[in-house]
Amino acid sequence: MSVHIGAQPGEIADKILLPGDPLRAKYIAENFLEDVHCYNEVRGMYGYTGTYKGETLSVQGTGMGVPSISIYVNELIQSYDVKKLIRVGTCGAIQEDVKVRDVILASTSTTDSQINRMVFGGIDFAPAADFELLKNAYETGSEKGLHLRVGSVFTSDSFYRDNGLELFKQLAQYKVLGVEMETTALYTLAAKFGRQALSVLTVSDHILTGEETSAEERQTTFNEMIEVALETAIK
Ligand SMILES: O=P(O)(O)O[C@H]1O[C@H](CO)[C@@H](O)[C@H]1O
Ligand SMILES: O=c1cc[nH]c(=O)[nH]1
Repeated sequence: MSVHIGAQPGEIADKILLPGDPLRAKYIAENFLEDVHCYNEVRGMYGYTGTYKGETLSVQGTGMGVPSISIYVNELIQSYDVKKLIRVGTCGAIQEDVKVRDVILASTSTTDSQINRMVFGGIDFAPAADFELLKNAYETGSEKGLHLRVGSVFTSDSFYRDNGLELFKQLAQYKVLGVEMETTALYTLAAKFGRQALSVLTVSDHILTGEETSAEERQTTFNEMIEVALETAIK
């Protein structure tokens, strides 16, 4: 057991999907994995291990934001030796040609989190996706006929932000595709510990147009993203 994960050693696979929403973890386990068991209920942050196409694989909720995902990724790596970590998250679109329900592969992330500046003494570390995972996810999605977007995302410390539109428009001008809250932490910790990481994100809402999906859809659908992540994990 680690501080926040109640699994025994060996109960978590070396490849894992990481949704922010623990109920999305439950949905993935119940609808995509076989021979599943729940290894974690601590804080309601469900974690499951099962098989996908015969390969053992886990799925673990991470909660929202850099501090929360950092706790889970640190413990998954340091206490359970997880090697391949794929976030399956949602994001808000800030480009006009990025549509609700599009799937984004985050090649890198920009952030307003201070977490790396504290570590690197004020230097801006540039977190990056693992290239092999990114390439495999792109190929898998393309084979499925998906129009995947690849590019940078903004990992924000705030979901609610005063005068956010101005910032989002500026980030859009600099080619940032969407806004979410965890990728910087995932990529930075993967780099620190020599692990592979990728964020696969479904656009749940459009910040410029106001179009959005329901909470239920965010919890229990987005199957294209889940399939791309599962196939990438076992490739
Ligand atoms: O749907 P998840 O994976 O939680 O991701 C996004 O949704 C949450 C905000 O609603 C943040 O965690 C953000 O990154
Ligand atoms: O962090 C997030 C996630 C989805 N949509 C947003 O606008 N922000």
